[in-house]
Amino acid sequence: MSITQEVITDALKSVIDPNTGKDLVSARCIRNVVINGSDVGFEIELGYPARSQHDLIRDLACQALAAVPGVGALKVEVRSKVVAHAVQHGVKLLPGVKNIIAVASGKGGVGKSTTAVNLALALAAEGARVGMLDADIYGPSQPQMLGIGDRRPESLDGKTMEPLEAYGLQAMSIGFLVDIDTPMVWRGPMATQALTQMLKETHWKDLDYLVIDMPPGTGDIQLTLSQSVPVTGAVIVTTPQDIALLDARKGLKMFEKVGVPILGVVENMSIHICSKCGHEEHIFGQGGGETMCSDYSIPFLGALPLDLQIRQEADRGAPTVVSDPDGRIAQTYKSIARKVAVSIAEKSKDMTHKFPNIVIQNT
Ligand SMILES: Nc1ncnc2c1ncn2[C@@H]1O[C@H](COP(=O)(O)OP(=O)(O)OP(=O)(O)O)[C@@H](O)[C@H]1O
Repeated sequence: MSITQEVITDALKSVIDPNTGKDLVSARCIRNVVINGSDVGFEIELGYPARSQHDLIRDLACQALAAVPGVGALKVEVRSKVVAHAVQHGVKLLPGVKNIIAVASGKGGVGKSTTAVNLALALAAEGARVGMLDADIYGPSQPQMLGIGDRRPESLDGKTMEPLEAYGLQAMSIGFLVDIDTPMVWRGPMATQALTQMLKETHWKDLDYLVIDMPPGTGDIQLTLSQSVPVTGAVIVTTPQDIALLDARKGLKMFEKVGVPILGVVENMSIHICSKCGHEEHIFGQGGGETMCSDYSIPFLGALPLDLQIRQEADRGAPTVVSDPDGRIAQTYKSIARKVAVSIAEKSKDMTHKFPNIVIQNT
């Protein structure tokens, strides 16, 4: 049988990307097919970062083609290309930032900042260019979690601030700009202004994703932020107990109201496993996050245990995804990150930059 593009396409239709559940052909991932006699070469372009999955996807494609009679040598490359996706109507994207992910929680203290930083690091570990913006006025914890609490951002051009670098992330925090000893009543009104300033006046460099650690709650500040920041999608963090879930539902409704898609829910402190005897206990209840997701038809992204390692590593400035990158907990964060990125990749693309400039010439 002579090898044609059609033969290749037919074989690749049977290859299902385990992350999207779609085949490589209908997902339009195949690029630059070269057929030279019986030898075949092509590229697989994924719309989300997945360095840890490249070998697996390449192997699946090679297996499918090796089964085609007459196919000789194979040269298959897998790469990822993240593009900008649409945000709320009427809000403009930021220069240097393709997609913004807001990490929010209805209630304080559920582990939103810990989840946000590990999510950002997991996206970076999968090969994306990622920024971390700490907008949590009530307790800016990213400087400490990223081990950069003693550093201050500089300005090279007198107009913009350079983000600080930590573990490959570009980071900016409200903790650098607002004295955290300032009373809350002042910090509230300052928050929106400070966030806008941090967003627009930070020299973000070619980011695929900017993860924003939002202030907890669903009050006026949060509402203003979710309306004015160009958000691609929101991740809601909750613990499984009823009171946290109730607040998480409020958070969900707030984003829906302003037209920000919910990328899914992360259930934190889901289960406690005794480090001495291995006994499993659902301290904060069981299954609440999943029930909430099925009630609202939104994705359940994953569950993290209540684990001493997560707290200790975040508190000492080296979150689990960098401290123990191959461990079980880091794998869970990476799986959540891939789901978030896949969900963004499936959203409609940002078209605001695609329209040509219209020049009217007077003749
Ligand atoms: N899964 C977990 N297991 C153990 N400790 C955790 C876990 N998640 C978070 N923590 C710890 O709980 C504390 C609160 O977490 P974090 O600061 O992330 O919460 P938050 O929701 O952002 O809080 P706030 O509302 O105050 O901003 C931190 O000390 C953190 O290390």
